[in-house]
Amino acid sequence: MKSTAERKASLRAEVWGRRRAMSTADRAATGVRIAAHGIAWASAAVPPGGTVTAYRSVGAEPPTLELVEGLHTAGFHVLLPICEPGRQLSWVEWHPGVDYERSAFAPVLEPVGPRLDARAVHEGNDARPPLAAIVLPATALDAEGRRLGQGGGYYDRFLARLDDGGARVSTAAVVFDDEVLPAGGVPDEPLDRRVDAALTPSGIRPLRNRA
Ligand SMILES: Nc1nc2c(c(=O)[nH]1)N(C=O)[C@@H](CNc1ccc(C(=O)N[C@@H](CCC(=O)O)C(=O)O)cc1)CN2
Ligand SMILES: Nc1ncnc2c1ncn2[C@@H]1O[C@H](COP(=O)(O)OP(=O)(O)OP(=O)(O)O)[C@@H](O)[C@H]1O
Repeated sequence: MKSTAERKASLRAEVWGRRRAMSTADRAATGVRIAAHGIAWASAAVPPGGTVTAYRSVGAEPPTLELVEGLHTAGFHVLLPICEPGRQLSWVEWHPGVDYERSAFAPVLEPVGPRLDARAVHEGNDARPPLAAIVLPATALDAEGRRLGQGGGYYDRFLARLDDGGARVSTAAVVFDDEVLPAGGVPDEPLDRRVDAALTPSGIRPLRNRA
């Protein structure tokens, strides 16, 4: 019997193999569609001018740069993640022309600017409303909202801190269509947080995450 960690590792390897086999042109073509569906989803989940987190895709991930730009153009405050020690995330507000630096902890690019912790993001301030929605990365999802990430547990920790603060924010994880698996297809553990929806090139798919 394989352990949960082993099952997660083999599912990650399988999905990443498929992602790397996709042509650059085919992958890039999905960016506009992911952006259109993600903006429609955020417009329903977030009040006008509200705050949403997203992330900047790298490599073979489903492309999210058009989504980040589009959310900003639609008038939302868009926050991108920074990996901090202890596998915590902090957040920097994105704006056009922002500088990026290679993360100290992961092979991703992070925007340069003042950093906000989970509490600041949850509470908001005069200039920036409290966080209302989260667009997050995933490697695979299942029909009940189980999410397989990159294995750092960064988002599980962040979502747990928001819950502890009493926040209720909508979550949509970005994957390619064939990465949404039948219920039980993603192995999970007690600390794993479920997500509300899959954001794929073909649309938003609500997931049953209150099982
Ligand atoms: N674009 C993006 N930004 C993100 C995340 C993410 O998944 N994607 N994260 C989500 O938590 C955090 C960073 N965590 C990460 C942890 C490990 C790896 C990593 O080792 N990636 C491998 C590829 C995956 C593989 O082959 O298994 C690599 O590029 O070598 C990437 C991100 C925050 N920012
Ligand atoms: N709230 C938490 N507090 C402490 N440890 C946690 C928490 N959530 C997850 N972890 C730990 O983090 C590690 C990685 O978790 P997991 O494999 O589920 O990451 P992931 O969701 O795939 O990654 P990511 O969120 O970075 O994309 C595991 O050892 C897990 O027990």
